[in-house]
Amino acid sequence: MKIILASSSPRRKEILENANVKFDIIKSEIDEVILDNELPSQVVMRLAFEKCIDIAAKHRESLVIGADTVVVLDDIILGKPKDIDEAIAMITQLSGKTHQVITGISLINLSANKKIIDYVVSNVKFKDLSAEDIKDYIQTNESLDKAGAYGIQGYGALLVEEIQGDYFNIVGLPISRLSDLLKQHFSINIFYGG
Ligand SMILES: Cc1cn([C@H]2C[C@H](O)[C@@H](COP(=O)(O)OP(=O)(O)OP(=O)(O)O)O2)c(=O)[nH]c1=O
Repeated sequence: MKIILASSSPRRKEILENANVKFDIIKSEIDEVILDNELPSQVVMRLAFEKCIDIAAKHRESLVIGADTVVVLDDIILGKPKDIDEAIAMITQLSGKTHQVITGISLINLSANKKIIDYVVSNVKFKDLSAEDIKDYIQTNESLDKAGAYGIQGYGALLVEEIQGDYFNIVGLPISRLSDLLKQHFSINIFYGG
């Protein structure tokens, strides 16, 4: 079965490639709107599903994979910062504390009428960061396209004291859970190249 990753994220592409899965990329152009009173886990599942169904509706025979990642501090979602000032504010808020990184994943094959949604949570504790540490990090320019204004796969790793859970979930695709879902619902075994 043809597999499509409905994502513009280079990180998601790389994680799936490293698992030796053969797939195409078709980006979904949905608006990522966050509704009032929605739990973070509901937000990521809904957005992953919306990205996925957007592409699946046009590729009914394919298995489409969608994902969405947010950073959550004290039950508040930190999305992607809109500018440098917001990025500084986010890293300052995260300093010295533990936050959650939640990724929703959706797998859809419409021809078989299968629609799966799930989410994975990882905990990340940041070091106590000085104003200089934060300035140094912001200067790397890796904040702006990332939820929570950092990327653990880059210089963001230097801000982290400890993680609990799947590292790849923090980067944007929980490959271990995805592998379980592919096996359980689609009889695809990543160990045998899908
Ligand atoms: C916390 C964290 C987030 N991120 C990234 C992963 C996601 O790409 C991004 C969250 O935004 P998303 O909206 O989940 O994804 P995206 O807009 O990059 O791609 P698409 O919607 O097309 O699938 O933040 C990291 O790269 N590293 C990290 O450590």
